[in-house]
Amino acid sequence: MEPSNETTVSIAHVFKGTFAHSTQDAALEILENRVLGVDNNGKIAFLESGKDVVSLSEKWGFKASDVRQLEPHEFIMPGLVDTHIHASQYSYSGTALDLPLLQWLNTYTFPVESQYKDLSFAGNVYNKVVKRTLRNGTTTACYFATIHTDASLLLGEIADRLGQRALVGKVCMDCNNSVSHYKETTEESSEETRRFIQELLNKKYPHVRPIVTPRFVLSCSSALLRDLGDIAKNNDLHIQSHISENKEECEVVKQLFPEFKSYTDVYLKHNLLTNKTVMAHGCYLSDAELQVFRETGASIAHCPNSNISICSGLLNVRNVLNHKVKIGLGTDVAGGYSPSILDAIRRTMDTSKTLTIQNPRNQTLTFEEVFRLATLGGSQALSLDAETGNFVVGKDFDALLVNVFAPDGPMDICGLEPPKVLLEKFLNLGDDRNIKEVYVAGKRVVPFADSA
Ligand SMILES: O=c1[nH]c(=O)c2nc[nH]c2[nH]1
Ligand SMILES: [Zn+2]
Repeated sequence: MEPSNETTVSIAHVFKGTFAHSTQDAALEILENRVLGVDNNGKIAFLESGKDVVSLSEKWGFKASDVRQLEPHEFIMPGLVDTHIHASQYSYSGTALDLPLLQWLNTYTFPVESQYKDLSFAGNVYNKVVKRTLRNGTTTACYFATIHTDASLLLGEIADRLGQRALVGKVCMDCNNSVSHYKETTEESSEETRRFIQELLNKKYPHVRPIVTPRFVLSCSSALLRDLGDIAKNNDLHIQSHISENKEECEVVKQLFPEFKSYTDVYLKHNLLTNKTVMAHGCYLSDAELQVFRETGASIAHCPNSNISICSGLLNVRNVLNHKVKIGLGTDVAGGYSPSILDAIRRTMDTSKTLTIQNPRNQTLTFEEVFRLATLGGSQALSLDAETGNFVVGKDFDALLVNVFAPDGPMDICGLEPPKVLLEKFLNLGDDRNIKEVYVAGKRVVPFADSA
């Protein structure tokens, strides 16, 4: 399309039809007969009434034939945000779910992760996990890699090449009593973290950034936690880790760090809780600890599949929301067996309903609230909501074009359904067959390019 005379920005895509997204005020806003324009920088240029398409085309310089008209059973929604996924554990996803956390790490996780020293092994799995998550609508992923710097850089390169927005963490751990070859010295871990950050930033990938990643308190010495807190602070970086996932883990943390008020206090005192921190799980956080999350702006990645699959616990999301703590959804592959955030949506509903069964005073989450957690909530949890998460003019266009009745898909047409019903059906019954196209920053990334 030609740039208009009135503006230096040109329009790359125009969609007309139904849009569903969340705002701070509304868990679900359905916008029917709207027209949305995406500019050549991948940003949302306008979102207006469909009646205004002629005046918009004059203003922005696109032709009527450039407008993509959606079908009645299609809609566009924001891309899904996975706030916590171990790219390196994808190879054994769907298996190894018979042990609780600490034994699971020692038996399955550490031996597999230690293999990522081999770059060809790493490249093969990392290509697959980025493609699989993109196909399932994950436009933003917050990844744990392994302790290996070069393999972690490779994950960043692959996410960039395939067009996924990503935070990538080289895992840090200087304590490991069970698989002793899978750890670093304190100095190595800090030095390699500095190298990882520098080299990833030097690549100048537009949508892939480093995230400082102490594995969890039990894998890191106090000296390493302090170094990592300093590195994050000095470079204004994101931070991710795990917290209060399993009762045995919480007990061991208490024994090892008796001088700290709580698990949260250990991270707080090592400068690891900031408004760019995301902590996975948090099943056993007290109200006082949630208050610390609120005060620091740190967020929680709710990983319900993993919480149930390795019998860790049930996070009360309603209580987290009542404390006004930022929260998004995570697959936590491979403690969670599914790479799809649609699955995380369903497990979030199941967990919420289980808590209501246990205590009817627990107010069940609505599907609209969980839709928000999976989109805008995730972007807020990762402090990326200035760029992505919903359809606000000026944000990047990260979106899914959903066809609820895709041929050979999992749902059947039984009548003309309103858009809210179509969305609910997709969230509960849909899969990648319904995700016809995926966009990240205005670029179509699914279906994959032939070269992918
Ligand atoms: O679910 C989890 N997966 C992990 O890899 C991990 N490491 C520490 N704590 C963890 N929890
Ligand atoms: Zn995890």
